[in-house]
Amino acid sequence: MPTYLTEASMHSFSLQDGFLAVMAGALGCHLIFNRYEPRSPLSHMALLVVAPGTLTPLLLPNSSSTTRALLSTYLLYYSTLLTSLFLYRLSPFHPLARYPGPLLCKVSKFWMAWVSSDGKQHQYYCKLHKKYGDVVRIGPNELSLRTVDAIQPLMGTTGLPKGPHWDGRMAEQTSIRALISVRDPVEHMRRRKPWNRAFSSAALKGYEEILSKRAQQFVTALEQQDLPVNLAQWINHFTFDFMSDMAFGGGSEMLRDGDKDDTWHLLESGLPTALVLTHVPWLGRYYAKLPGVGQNLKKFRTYCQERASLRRAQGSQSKDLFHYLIDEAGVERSPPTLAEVAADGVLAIVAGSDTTATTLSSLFWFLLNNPITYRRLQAEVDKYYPPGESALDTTHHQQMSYLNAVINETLRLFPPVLSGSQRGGVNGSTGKVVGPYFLPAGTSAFVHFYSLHRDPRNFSPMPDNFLPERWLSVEERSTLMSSDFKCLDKVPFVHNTAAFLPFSFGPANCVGKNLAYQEMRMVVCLMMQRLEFRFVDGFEPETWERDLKDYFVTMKGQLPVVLSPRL
Ligand code: HEM
Repeated sequence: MPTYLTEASMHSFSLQDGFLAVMAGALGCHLIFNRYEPRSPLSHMALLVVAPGTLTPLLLPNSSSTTRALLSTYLLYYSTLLTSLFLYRLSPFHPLARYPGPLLCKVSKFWMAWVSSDGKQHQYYCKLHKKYGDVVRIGPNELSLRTVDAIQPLMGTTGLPKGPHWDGRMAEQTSIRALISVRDPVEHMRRRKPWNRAFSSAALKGYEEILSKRAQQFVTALEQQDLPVNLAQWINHFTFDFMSDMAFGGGSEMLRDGDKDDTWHLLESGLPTALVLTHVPWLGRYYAKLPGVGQNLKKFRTYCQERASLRRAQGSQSKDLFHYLIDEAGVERSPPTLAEVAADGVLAIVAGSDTTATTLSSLFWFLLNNPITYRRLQAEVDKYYPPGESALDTTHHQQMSYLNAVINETLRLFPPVLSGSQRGGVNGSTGKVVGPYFLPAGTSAFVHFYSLHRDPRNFSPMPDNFLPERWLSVEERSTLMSSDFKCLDKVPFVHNTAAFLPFSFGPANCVGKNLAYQEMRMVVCLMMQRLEFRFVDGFEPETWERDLKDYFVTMKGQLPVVLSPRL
């Protein structure tokens, strides 16, 4: 019993006084959480376990037993705390009170954690924007935005740093984080420098040989398949092998041996939980401490660390991504450590393979659903790469307007990061004006890619439909449209490329954007030059979209196709 509560003073406490004191303690706890947002387990323990414990003696004189007093105190403390929390979040005094949104979103992030667990949060946010408008309060302290005006101020050079959702997603990465999750803007800039050099035009040119070899191996392997294949899985293996070559000079042979270690499954199995934790980052700290948690990812990281050490010891055979990330040329004033390079190598493999694979698979799904588009793209590929011409030659890529239109239209409808990347003020930051909105201190926000891309004010007509022609010049479009889409050639087109954000925006956007385009263009040309594709009989195309799941990156289902050689 605390010494300040003497026996005499305790006897003078009525039941009502005791209740009021416990409730005051709970309100004080709410104030502390609101003002300082304590995150450490120690402070949580102090405020949520020790504090009510020390208040228990106040109810003891009027309780039949110590257990009863304990129970009553904790019950009263937590119910007061939660009531106060919910009432405040719904009250006009909350800094985000003016922004509309569903009641459950305003009350707790646990609601979004629940909603997002089925992988359809992108559609939920889109529905909310249709109902509430361009700004929606999707958490007690979080907004989703669907307006081009918000992009620059939120994500540009003077925007906000990466948001707290990374603290939940990467909770078990306590020491060295991968670049994508570095929230301190100064540290992020330091870590980003070698990446920027790794994706300069000169560096990209140097990657063509590595890419060509894998693309060739991939398409040759497809040519040898007599039975129907799951094209999405083959594409996964191709992008994974390629990114492993880039990050660590090899080490993965999924195209040759299949995914014998079940790596894709291991990496994907953690995605749903990681997404739930992005919504309640403080929970991530506790989750990460559970025995066995994150074992798959840890194994993969350890393996990458070993590869990184080996690679450093051996030196580079060619100027691949690792060469730049480890700063072999010695140009960085504060070069990255081996641990940082290993963490970023894992990021390169995961961020670089999964996103590109999703886009390529969706692209073929769209082609097989749209015979006119398939025919047009085939004609363009045949024009630039007739039989005998090497489809690995990248010099025609820029002129291939239809190919680029098909890739962009796929990225518009199914951006691999469907819901965007959160930005949020670090503790103690002041508020910020973001387009037409003011974000008070402590607010997180993201521009919702999926909603922005399908907004008719940005892309119309038919914003939800696959229409690569919208990316062509007026002249090219009118020639094509008049032959196939009679009703559309007179319709005014809205095409706002400022609202096209599959690679995000600003100094923390996707650094691998140009490599992704290079890879997708090359492999699509090669695949279409050498093979013909059709869905397996009986495949229901709707299942592809149904099985696309937004777990920050996209999880996808099967794409069963029959292949036949063209040459
Ligand atoms: C279609 C393909 C791809 C898409 C749509 C895509 C999209 C994205 C998005 C949306 C982000 C988050 C940026 C932010 O937080 O604002 C990101 C980050 C990143 N991506 Fe990609 N990505 C693709 C391919 C690649 C490739 C091939 C690489 C090669 C290594 C790569 C490397 C990265 C890295 C390192 C980051 C972290 C950047 C940073 O935080 O500074 N991505 N990507």
